[in-house]
Parts: sequence; C-alpha cells; structure tokens
Amino acid sequence: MQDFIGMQLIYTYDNGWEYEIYIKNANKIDYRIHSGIVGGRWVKNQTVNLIELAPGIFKVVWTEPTGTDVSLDFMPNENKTHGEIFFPKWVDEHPEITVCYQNDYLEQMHEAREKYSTYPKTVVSEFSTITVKRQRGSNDESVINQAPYSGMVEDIRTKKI
Ligand SMILES: C=Cc1ccc(O)c(OC)c1
Repeated sequence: MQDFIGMQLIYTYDNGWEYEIYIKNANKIDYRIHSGIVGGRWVKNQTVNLIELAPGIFKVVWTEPTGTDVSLDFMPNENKTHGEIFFPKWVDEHPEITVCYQNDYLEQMHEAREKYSTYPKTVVSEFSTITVKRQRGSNDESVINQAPYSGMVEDIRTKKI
C-alpha cells in the first residue's frame, strides 16, 4: 500500500479515453481527464475508499458530486487497470456541464444533478493500459494543480512538468 500511495498514473482505456490519477493519500485522489466524453474535467481532493485487494492490486471507489459512481482496479505491476463507471443519464446527455475544475463548480454540479434525470444510468466497463507511472510521494499539491491541455501528457512523460 505504501508504494501505491503517492503514485501518479496516466492510463488509456481500450475505448480511447485517457485519464490521470494522483493517489494523494489513503483516502484522497486528484485527477484529470485528458480525453473522452468529459475530457478537460479535473478534480482535487475527491474522497475515496482505497483498499489493497491482494498484494499489488488496488481498488479505488468513490461517488461524485455529479452522482457518477466510479470503481477502479489498479494492477500497476502489469501496467493495467479496469474501470466500472456508472454515469447518471444527465452526464451522458450534457457531459459539457461537468467539464470544469469541479472544486470551483460544486454548486452547479448539485443543481444539475437535481434538475436533470439520473436514470437509466450508463455503465462503462473498460480495461486500460498504464502509460505513465511515477511515484511522487503523498500530499503533494503540485502534482495536479492545473487544467489539462493538449500535449500535457507528453510534458508529464518527459518530466517537463
Ligand atoms: C468519472 C471519473 C473517472 C472515471 C474513470 C477514471 O479512471 C477516473 O480516474 C481518475 C475517473
């Protein structure tokens, strides 16, 4: 567990979506979405349940202010992850509402989840391949501190940022 906490991971789902996560500590993550239906969205300090399922295999689970529920399995030694993502109907219909730095738009997320429909939910179940894996230590606010931009993943890969 101590080597998983502090990891910055970038991974590409088999459907093409590219996500980045920073395991900030035992119950908080920061993340950025580089591509996919909600590419451009980024979030800090999402509270999560983090457990080690078996040696080197980790599950990270949370429910978002949008009503989206997420369960991710990380197999960093195999450079693989698997995600189950449960999107409310409104996120599927109006994904652009969620594309923001969510921490500054919590009120808008709470409004939208009341205003629009939740059901039926869309379940996305996908494997991904980890393309960047760096140990950054815990509680480093500088790892994810700006919006995703085109070319950012390459800048991270080459340690430019
Ligand atoms: C909906 C959020 C979401 C979905 C899949 C992910 O891999 C993720 O990682 C930070 C976040």
